[in-house]
Parts: sequence; C-alpha cells; structure tokens
Amino acid sequence: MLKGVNLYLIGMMGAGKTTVGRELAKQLSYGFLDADNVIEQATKQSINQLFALEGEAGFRQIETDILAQICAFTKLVISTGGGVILQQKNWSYLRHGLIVWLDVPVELLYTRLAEDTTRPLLQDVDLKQKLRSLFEQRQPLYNQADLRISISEEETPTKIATRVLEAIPTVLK
Ligand SMILES: Nc1ncnc2c1ncn2[C@@H]1O[C@H](COP(=O)(O)OP(=O)(O)O)[C@@H](O)[C@H]1O
Ligand SMILES: O=C(O)C1=C[C@@H](OP(=O)(O)O)[C@@H](O)[C@H](O)C1
Ligand SMILES: [Mg+2]
Repeated sequence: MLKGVNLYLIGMMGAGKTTVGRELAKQLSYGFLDADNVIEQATKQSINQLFALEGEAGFRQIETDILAQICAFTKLVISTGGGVILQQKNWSYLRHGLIVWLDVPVELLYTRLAEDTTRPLLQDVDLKQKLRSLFEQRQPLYNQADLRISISEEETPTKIATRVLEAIPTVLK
C-alpha cells in the first residue's frame, strides 16, 4: 500500500509515538526506528544527559542531523520526538514520507506522564500547565501532518495502529 514510503509519527510527548510506532512497523512488515533512541545510541548519552550537556538548542541540532540521515532509508516507521515539528528544516525531511499525527488530549497525556522522569522538558514544572502550553504552541504545526488520528480515550496500541493503517488509503495520491 505504501510502496516502501516511510511513515513518520508526530505528536505530543506521551501520545504513544514510540509505542504505536513499533506496533505499526510489525503490522506493515516495516523496519522501526525511534529517533530519540537513535540519538541516544549515536551520542551514547540519554536524552536527559543531552539536554543537560547541550541544552535544548544543542539537542535540536542533533535531532535534525539524525533525521537527515534516517530519511535516506525506506520501508521504515519512524517515531519522532515531540519537538521535531519545531524546526522548519525538519519538515523537508518528514515530507519524504507520510506524516501521521497522533492527537491525544492533554488530560490523557497527563495521566501517562505523571510519573515520568525521562522527558527533560517536563521535570520540575506544573505538568498539566506545561503540557497545555506546549500543546497550544505546537498544535498548528502538528496540524500540518498528512493524517490526524484522534485518540480521545485509551485504546490499545494495536487498535490505534490498525486505525492508522485503515486511514492511510484516504490520503494516498
Ligand atoms: N495506547 C496506549 N495505551 C496505554 N498506554 C499507552 C499507550 N500508548 C502509550 N502508552 C504509554 O504512555 C507512555 C508514553 O508512551 P510513548 O510511546 O513513550 O509516547 P511518545 O513516544 O509519544 O512520547 C508510556 O508509558 C506508554 O507505555
Ligand atoms: O516534545 C519534545 O520536545 C520532546 C519529546 C521527547 O520525545 P517523545 O515525544 O517521544 O516523548 C524527546 O525528543 C525530548 O524529550 C523532547
Ligand atoms: Mg517517544
């Protein structure tokens, strides 16, 4: 159906990009890459360490460099980090493939991320407030995806992956 074209998952932290991406790759018989994971392997640093060492700006540069390399490959599901949409340049890489936005309400993100310590932007802040403000800033950018999958209440990753696959034919030219 996709003829080898890559599928890029975008959306807020906690939307399930990493979890659903793995499942989608299985269902599509595609390879799977999580961009944050590739960054961690390439730099031998955790995302937390990278933010501490390089700042967010340094992390964004690495993220762009990694995306530039990943997009040269085909037959991949790529789960991006939630902030990938912030850099205009990244869109030129994402547009090599089909871009799917997992749109999950802040309330649900909050319940998923309340105990999380792996996302530097969410530490030592009012979590709900921070998620709200990030969503407000980023929503217009996520909205540039080819496909939006709205997840209003908890569904299994398998179910969500199936919904994505069912929706893809509606946006293929
Ligand atoms: N469909 C789902 N149902 C229940 N929990 C989920 C679902 N998708 C993700 N999660 C959980 O939410 C958290 C964030 O998921 P993750 O895939 O890391 O999101 P992202 O990569 O978009 O930040 C994880 O603890 C994960 O297990
Ligand atoms: O939204 C963001 O700015 C970020 C999202 C994270 O990935 P997930 O979206 O997979 O949590 C990770 O790239 C980093 O902590 C920054
Ligand atoms: Mg992730």
